[in-house]
Amino acid sequence: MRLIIRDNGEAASRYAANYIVERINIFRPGPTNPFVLGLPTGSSPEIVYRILVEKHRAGKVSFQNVVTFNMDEYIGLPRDHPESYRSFMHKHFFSHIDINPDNINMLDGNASDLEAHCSDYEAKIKALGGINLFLAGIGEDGHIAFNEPGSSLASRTRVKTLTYDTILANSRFFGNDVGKVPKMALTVGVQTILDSREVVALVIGARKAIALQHCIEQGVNHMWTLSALQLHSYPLIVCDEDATLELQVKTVKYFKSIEQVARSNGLEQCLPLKISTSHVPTLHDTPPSPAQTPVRFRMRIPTTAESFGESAYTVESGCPSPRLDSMSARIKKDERCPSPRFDAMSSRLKSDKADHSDHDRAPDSDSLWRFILPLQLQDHRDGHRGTTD
Ligand SMILES: N[C@@H]1[C@@H](O)[C@H](O)[C@@H](COP(=O)(O)O)O[C@@H]1O
Repeated sequence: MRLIIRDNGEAASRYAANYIVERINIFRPGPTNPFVLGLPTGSSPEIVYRILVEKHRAGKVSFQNVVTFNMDEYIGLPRDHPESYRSFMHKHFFSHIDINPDNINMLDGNASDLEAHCSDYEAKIKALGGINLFLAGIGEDGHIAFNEPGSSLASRTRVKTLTYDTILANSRFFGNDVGKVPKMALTVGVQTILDSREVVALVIGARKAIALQHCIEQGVNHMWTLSALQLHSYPLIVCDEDATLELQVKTVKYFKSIEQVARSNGLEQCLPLKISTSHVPTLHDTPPSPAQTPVRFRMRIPTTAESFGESAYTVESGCPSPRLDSMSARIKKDERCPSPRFDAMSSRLKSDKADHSDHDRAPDSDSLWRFILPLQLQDHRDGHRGTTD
């Protein structure tokens, strides 16, 4: 799992947008070899779309040979309803870029046969060789696309009933009227997303903090479907500081340090190998020579001295791991702390009873402790290494 943390939503969105642009450009898509991009809706990706449009206008990226598949759509909402995901995508993205309209794929919540429509959607993704990169959005309850809590982690594109939490959260787009929010939706499945070669999930804002915590610090769980990303080979979560509020400080520090260490060693991003949708590499292929490999993919292995500082550790046969002597070898014999000796309770009680013989009563717990503790301390002072009973 890679977690990229930025100060605010704008910076996190910029990272995600740059990442997508870079992936498309490195792929060098063509008419017979399109880049297949999965896309979300919601308020979180709005800034990503704005930045992608800016980059397109600046000539930094073209979507001519990009095929898109959207994650989800409400059932029963008219296509041209301002809150349909189709309207959202045209308003924020498609109408501002050079994408071929035939390359836009969106689920149709008004299809006459919803189930057949979902199977066709899956078949079309497969026919194109799969999705190269799925940009994903999540809900406050940790759903990815519309895979609500309890969704099968092996699910595929299908009809889904929305939870009350999601209906309530999305009512802000429907004049805060829960009654106007559709109760059902079509969504790609968790497995559809996991089948993509890369997943980039955008998690923005404090209201997503609990979901992020479940995804990063807890186990894979169908009640937090985002957590299924733990099973993916190249999951990347890009979030803002607010979304990290429920994470442990050490978790945040660790993920930040991964990025810093990589950058200080010239590894800005550790990207998976380029995979072409028209040709899946086989063992019989001639491996590319280092000169043919794009510079960004070349990994310089940091030297031991750079990583750890030569004086701190002994290095053997080029292994950067520190050599650790056994604990017993490092502690001198006379510094070793003897284990405390515990006498049998029966023998202590006997002598305690003797001490209290003139009182003719059982010792209370206070006097027992007063008796036992000095005995142990005395053992230490004498350097006596007794055994336990
Ligand atoms: N089905 C969509 C999700 O695909 C989206 O990720 C989520 C987040 O929306 P927002 O970014 O507005 O919080 O909203 C809906 O529930």
